[in-house]
Amino acid sequence: MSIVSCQHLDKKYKKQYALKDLTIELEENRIIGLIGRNGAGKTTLLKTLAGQIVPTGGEVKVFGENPFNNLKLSANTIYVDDQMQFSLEMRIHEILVAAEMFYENWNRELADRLIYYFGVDRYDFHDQLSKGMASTFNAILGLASRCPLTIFDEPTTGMDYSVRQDFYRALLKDYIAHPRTIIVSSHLLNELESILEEIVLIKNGKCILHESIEDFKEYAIGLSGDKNVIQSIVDHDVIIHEKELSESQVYIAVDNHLSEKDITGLKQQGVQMTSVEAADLSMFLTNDTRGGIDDVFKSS
Ligand SMILES: Nc1ncnc2c1ncn2[C@@H]1O[C@H](COP(=O)(O)OP(=O)(O)OP(=O)(O)O)[C@@H](O)[C@H]1O
Repeated sequence: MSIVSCQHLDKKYKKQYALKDLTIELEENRIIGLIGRNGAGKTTLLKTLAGQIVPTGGEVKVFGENPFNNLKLSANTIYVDDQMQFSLEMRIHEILVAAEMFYENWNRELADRLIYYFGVDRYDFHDQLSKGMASTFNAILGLASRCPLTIFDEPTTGMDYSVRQDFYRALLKDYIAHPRTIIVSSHLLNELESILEEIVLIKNGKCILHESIEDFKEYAIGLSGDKNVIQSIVDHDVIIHEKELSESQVYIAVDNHLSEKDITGLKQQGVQMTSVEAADLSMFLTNDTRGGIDDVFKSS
């Protein structure tokens, strides 16, 4: 069943589109990675799904309803980011009590165990927590709420490496025991990749790709070898990324639709073929240029 449906969604701020004609359907009980560069529109999309932003055009449905100012949905949706704000008078243990009253599927035991494991002081005020500890606490709220739609927008900001690893592991373990739809946004895929079932790439406010993580890993192929050989065989349109290795040698990533004839031709002429790491591929596809930073240093 589709629990998120966006049709031709636009969000415009003055002259700038944060979302532009974005269409996407998300099925229930998946872990989905939303990947895009700075300013791609991730937060705008996620806040729209959480009912915090009204789109300028198009249609958004969450559990079949318009999410904006929708009380029923807000008890079943949690949006976690590093800007979460709580009353300045509330200590951590009081926030946990309030969360338990609000979220239907709240699990107190999970919250308590995670609070203990990560060493969050229950008597601290939220705004006194360090940046990493605040992110950890917010992530705990997201996990313990067990909302049917759980949204983590860059949840690991400020967390150190080991906390990030623990958080992703906790997320996966709890998801396996209690499946729900979890969307996690990030600039980078590498740390997230192992827990994802689907990936959505967003660029300039548009969804440019939505695939299962397995298909995504097969999406492209890397070719390294003689520039002239590769250029004579590979159609320019299928090139996703291009990097000069030396004056005559080049590495390119192409989408995986080369014909058998082309593959044979490339191999015969000494071109090396390698798989493309999912994290690299997501970066290539969301970059504005095919060469990345190297393009800046190319002589014109
Ligand atoms: N309240 C706002 N007023 C004006 N422009 C905005 C507003 N919110 C977002 N934008 C613009 O919309 C675009 C998308 O922003 P958004 O925060 O959704 O991107 P993002 O992918 O989450 O970026 P980041 O990874 O840097 O957090 C950006 O160009 C941003 O400047």
